[in-house]
Amino acid sequence: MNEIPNDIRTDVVHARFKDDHPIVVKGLRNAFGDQVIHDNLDLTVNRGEIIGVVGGSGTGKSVLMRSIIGLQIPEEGSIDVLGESITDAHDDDDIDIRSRWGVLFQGGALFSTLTVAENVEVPLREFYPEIGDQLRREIAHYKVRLSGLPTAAADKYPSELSGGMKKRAGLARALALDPDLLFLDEPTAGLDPIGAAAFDHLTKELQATLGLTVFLITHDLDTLYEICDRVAVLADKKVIAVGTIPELLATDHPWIQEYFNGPRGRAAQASQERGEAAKVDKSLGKGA
Ligand SMILES: Nc1ncnc2c1ncn2[C@@H]1O[C@H](COP(=O)(O)OP(=O)(O)OP(=O)(O)O)[C@@H](O)[C@H]1O
Repeated sequence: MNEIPNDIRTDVVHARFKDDHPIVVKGLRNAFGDQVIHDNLDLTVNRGEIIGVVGGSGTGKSVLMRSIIGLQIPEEGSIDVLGESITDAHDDDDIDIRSRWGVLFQGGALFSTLTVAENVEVPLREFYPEIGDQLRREIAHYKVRLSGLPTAAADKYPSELSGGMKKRAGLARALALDPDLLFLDEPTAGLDPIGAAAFDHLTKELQATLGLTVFLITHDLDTLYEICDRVAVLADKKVIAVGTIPELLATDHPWIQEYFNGPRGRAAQASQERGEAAKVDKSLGKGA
């Protein structure tokens, strides 16, 4: 399993956002022409949580994430991130908290002509041009290792990496600036089940170790069960429910019921229960 190496484990060294809600979205409306994606959408994210964002294809999960990070200007509503208004900003250069979040886009969005380490250096160059070449390289290599990649991967180009390694490289870049907030857009899509579970484990460990708040878009039920503290469900152009999975299961919305109680939902739940039982057995000294 890809543990964070002990020698680079770190305590949270810089002051974290003190408020309890690093993301607050109110009355959000997004539309493309006649197609309304969000209408009067509200969402409040708690500090330090991993919040899973689910919904059918095309319900606007990525558009919501893009709105929160200032890449999509909404028609209506307000978005506050880490206490600053995103919706009052005139363009994304105006958002001086951009250095306090990291984003892993679908597919990684790595620069193909740069090595992994050079990709990680991009945000460092942009936000901290005063950092010298040697230190910048060292920070990039540290982030590569923090993301569970072998040191040798730092000098490889994206085309030389497997899908799982590309995700980790994208994660390394997202962590480049020691963010408070991490946005992950379908991080386990396209990974085999073992790779997906390893990525989940890494996400959870980084969240706990670095004190991150994680906004995680996913279709992966195992991810929801394994690592998400709460889940926000997008449907009908809104967040129709947000809560723990047991709380969501207690609602009677048909989409939620079908999603979590369908065959895949039940399999993910059974798998999580087996995992919990194994942990209890282990702590009691039972089993192999
Ligand atoms: N720049 C754009 N211009 C026009 N339409 C867009 C644009 N970006 C997104 N859309 C539309 O908005 C809708 C929501 O897209 P979005 O990518 O947020 O969905 P999603 O919930 O993330 O879907 P999936 O789970 O399939 O990734 C889709 O119908 C998409 O075609």
